[in-house]
Amino acid sequence: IDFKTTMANAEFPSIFLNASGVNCMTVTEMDEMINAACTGGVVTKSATPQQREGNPQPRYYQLEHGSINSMGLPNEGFPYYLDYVTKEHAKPTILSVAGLKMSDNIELLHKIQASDYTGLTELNLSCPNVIGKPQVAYDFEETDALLAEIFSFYTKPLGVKLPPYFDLVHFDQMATILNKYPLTHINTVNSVGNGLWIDIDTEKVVIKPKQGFGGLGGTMILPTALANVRAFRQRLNPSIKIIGTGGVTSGADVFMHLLCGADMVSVGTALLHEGVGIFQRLTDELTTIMAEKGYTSIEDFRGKVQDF
Ligand SMILES: C=Cc1c(C(=O)O)[nH]c(=O)[nH]c1=O
Repeated sequence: IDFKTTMANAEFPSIFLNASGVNCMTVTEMDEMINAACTGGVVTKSATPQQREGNPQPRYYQLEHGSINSMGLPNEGFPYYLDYVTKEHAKPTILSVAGLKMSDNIELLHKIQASDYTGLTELNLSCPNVIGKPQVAYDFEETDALLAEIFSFYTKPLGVKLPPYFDLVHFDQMATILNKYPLTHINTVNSVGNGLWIDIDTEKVVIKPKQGFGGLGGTMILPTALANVRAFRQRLNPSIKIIGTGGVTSGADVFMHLLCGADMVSVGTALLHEGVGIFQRLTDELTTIMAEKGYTSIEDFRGKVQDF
């Protein structure tokens, strides 16, 4: 079965990507993603203007049904990732960027616009772990103003990374804003912000930054991820594609994201846990499900989840 898909000017040989932040910090990790079987390409760690160490460790913890992280945007800095994505690769790249303030975002996109990079860029509006900074995407006016300014000069393929929303009116409000702009895609969901976990032996929280508050990922956020994919698919212009992220550990999970309307699917927590071999497993499991159901193409069922 052919899992290739196209977004903007990029042909992805598979629907699978890494979730930004996982297996994409260095050239070695990004090359590993591109060279792995059944991957569509690679999404870079969100880049800030300068290199960042990130938050103090421990800043990531594997839970029984997922993960909690407060990495604090560690990354090699924007030039490092722009240099990587501007080079030739066997599969497409998505350059993720995350300014720490509005002017950073504008500056980074001006630099990409002026660069030789012609691939996709993803503006991360949803990092929950920059201490003292709210998630831009939870401020509708700021998001609208930012996108308006960006699209006054930016002409290359651009998508946005969104946090989960939990209110149907918020889906309406955000979709209304996003539909005003020529976005190539949205990537939903980022981690579920500011969860908390405790080790009852020590009676301490399990990560050091932010008094233990961190973004949740993995199996436990799958229902939230599915809801966000479906809600935005129902509301966004068909021209805006959707990368479904959140809670994927099996072919069945991928199948549900696709039923909700995802065009591509990215994997974070489970990728960190299992390594890049997960993409062959997800491909095999999805292929088995499709064969059992007599589907020969993802188009046979994409976005066709039925109401009860
Ligand atoms: C880019 C920062 C992010 C981080 C982080 O670097 O703390 N963690 C997430 O779960 N999502 C993010 O978007």
